[in-house]
Amino acid sequence: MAPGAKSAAARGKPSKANTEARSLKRKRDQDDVEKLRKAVDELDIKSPDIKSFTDLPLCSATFAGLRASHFETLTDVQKVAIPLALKGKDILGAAKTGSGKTLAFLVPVLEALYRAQWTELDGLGALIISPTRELAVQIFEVLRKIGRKHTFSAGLVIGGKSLLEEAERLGRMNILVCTPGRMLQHLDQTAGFDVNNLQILVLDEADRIMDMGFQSAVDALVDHLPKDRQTLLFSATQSKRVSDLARLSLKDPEYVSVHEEATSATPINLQQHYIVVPLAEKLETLWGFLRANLKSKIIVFLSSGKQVRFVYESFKRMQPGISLLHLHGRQKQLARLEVTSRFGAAKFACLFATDVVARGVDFPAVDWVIQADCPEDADTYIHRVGRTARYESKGKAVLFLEPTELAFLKRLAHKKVPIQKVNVKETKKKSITDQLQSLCFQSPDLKYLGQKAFISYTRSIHLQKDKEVFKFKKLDLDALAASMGLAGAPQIKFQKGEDVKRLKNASREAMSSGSESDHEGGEGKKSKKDEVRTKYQKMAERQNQDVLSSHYRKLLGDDDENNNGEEVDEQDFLAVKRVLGDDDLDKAAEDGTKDQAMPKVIQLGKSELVIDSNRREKLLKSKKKLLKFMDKPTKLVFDDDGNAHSLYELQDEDDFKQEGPAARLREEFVETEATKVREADVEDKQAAKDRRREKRDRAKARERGEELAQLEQQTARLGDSDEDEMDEDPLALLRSLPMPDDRDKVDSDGGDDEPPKKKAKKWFQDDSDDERAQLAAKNKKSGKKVIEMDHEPDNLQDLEALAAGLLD
Ligand SMILES: Nc1ncnc2c1ncn2[C@@H]1O[C@H](COP(=O)(O)OP(=O)(O)OP(=O)(O)O)[C@@H](O)[C@H]1O
Repeated sequence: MAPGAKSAAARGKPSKANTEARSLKRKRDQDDVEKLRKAVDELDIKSPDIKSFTDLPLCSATFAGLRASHFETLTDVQKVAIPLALKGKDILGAAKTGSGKTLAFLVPVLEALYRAQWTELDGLGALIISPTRELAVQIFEVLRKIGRKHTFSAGLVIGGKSLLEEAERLGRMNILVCTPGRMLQHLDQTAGFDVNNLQILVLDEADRIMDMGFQSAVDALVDHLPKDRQTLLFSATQSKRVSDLARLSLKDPEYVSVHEEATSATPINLQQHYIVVPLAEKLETLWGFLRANLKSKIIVFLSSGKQVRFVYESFKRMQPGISLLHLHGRQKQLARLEVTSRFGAAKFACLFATDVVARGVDFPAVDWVIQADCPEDADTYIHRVGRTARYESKGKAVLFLEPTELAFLKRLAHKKVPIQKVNVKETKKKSITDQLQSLCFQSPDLKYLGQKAFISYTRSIHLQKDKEVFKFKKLDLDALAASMGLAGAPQIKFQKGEDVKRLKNASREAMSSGSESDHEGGEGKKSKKDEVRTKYQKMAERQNQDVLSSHYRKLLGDDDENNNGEEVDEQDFLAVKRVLGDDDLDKAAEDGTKDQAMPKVIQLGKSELVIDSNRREKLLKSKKKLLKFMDKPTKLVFDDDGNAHSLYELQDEDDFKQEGPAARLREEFVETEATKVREADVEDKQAAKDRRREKRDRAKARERGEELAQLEQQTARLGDSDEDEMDEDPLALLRSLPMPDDRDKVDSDGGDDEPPKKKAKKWFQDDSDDERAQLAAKNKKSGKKVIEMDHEPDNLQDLEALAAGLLD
């Protein structure tokens, strides 16, 4: 299925035979559709014989798509929901995570349009709404797979591109998968976008979409849609609020709740555990867990984007031995997609994420879901753990609970979530506080990120609605700050009456009222005037402060007004003058409007590299990557006249032959080279011998106490060469030299003008140590003061001599 696939008919003038063939096909299609309609009417929705897709009255194109995607047997929810939906019923469907709800609505969508003989000219026939972009992309992919034999056009409307670009294609689409905010933007602003023909509306993760964050967007969206349509709502945790159903104008909806009678609300293949971890030990416990599970695929849920960034950045620097990824709602769309697909394809990896991937996202083969921060409610818990143990696979989940959060277990029990306590092995515990402290000390970027993470975490706890679970006042904030490597707990101020959901959803609300783009899992943006900001936040916002490097600003990208990822949507929407971004550069390169955005050209050796995109811009930061674009280096040698020659200059064949037979030349060459090696060997041995002798002499000289005299001579020589110093005090330098007793003092004082010389690292215990100790003892006895010369090997020659000595 491809956008605009139907337009092929417009090509050329059809011949008579073609016209006949076509009308014959149309007739056959019509007959098929009639038969299909009849079969659907006659379908017994309660029949126990409905077990696989072939037991359902579906058109051949849908069958072919399902078969090609290896879908044969129906899951429980599909068995019940598809027959009802085929009959045109409105559905309110709830089934466990990973139970196949996506096909339960996509198959009816394709069938409804097929039976209505939908064409491009009929416009939009089905609208599928998802709360997040990741989920929308995934639904679209499944639709493309199973709809490949259909001729409908389908599109994805999730923002991240210019509104205009999307708008151009909208009019041609039969099926759209979208996020609510972006769709509403189009309905409000895209001229000629007609939805009056809509046959079927689907809300995946309906309870989330009906949640307050999207409330006004969905209400406004539904206002645009025709009342006479079929509506399907699906989620793993379904609300049956009458008010919600009324808002969507559902007509006598069928409740499909296949797992209602089940003893657990979560998949049976899922093992669920919790551990009780004091806040201050959370990071080290998480670290210990990762270190113990390097050969696993893990998702770690944290409560905010800032937490995600801090944990990701700090763990990355500590190199746990497993590849780390991070995902949150404030990342640029492209980065989000890349992370999603990289984690999807990875065998072993750890993804730190906010709830942006808590719902619906189908990463294959996830072994563990770790909830390092307690979720806001039991439904969120169920969706998060549902990222593992999908369909028929197994999975494990661990919830970290602070001792004050144990009441959350009651919430889980109420929702029929079976969970058991486990303890962390003492041997696996390892403090990382020192490492984090030193990382934060070395890198102000990380420290500020930590402060922001601290503030956003504590704030989220303070704002949680469920006060029985989240007890802000009982948290040991100083210990938390210390465990994050921070010198002290940053100051936090709260506004009365703030609530976490409202904050999280602020962006969506703002968007639906016309000022923001749709996010999930990030923290909502509030107007600067209303927001109480801490001194750290104010510091971070200051534009001209030096302490924040560009890297840090990137780390804190969510606050950047010019971060033209998600904000591009906002700028489109508000019609604010756009900041030139990556997209503009790419576009300018494409359509030749170079005066608007001139790409940079970098000279690399003989070749030129055009910097026309963000990706290429990044290249400039990596010497290694740039090497790829440079000419291959060639090694040159210079002859006595200073002329350069390539290392292996090929001789003309005739010249070569004139010099004699190749075998003789080879022998001569080998003989001369062997002689050179032998001579060099003798020289090397002699040099090593000399050095050993010198060393022995020095040791003897030292023994005789001649060192001081030697040094005086040296000093006198030094004085000769520097008359100015001579004038002042001929023995100044000598006096200033550290005596053995002073040495420690000088070192510990840190020296005067010059930085103290590092004591040479001691790699081994050798005989000279004993000799030196004996000498020191002797000297102490005789009361002599001796300046000790340090002769630890510090250059190649010394090392060679030493090695030769050891071999002897
Ligand atoms: N009939 C089927 N046969 C085989 N595999 C299936 C079938 N239906 C769905 N699946 C697979 O099961 C997995 C979960 O399906 P899906 O994503 O639709 O679950 P879901 O119920 O929507 O989960 P969630 O509540 O988390 O959104 C997917 O990988 C999908 O390919």
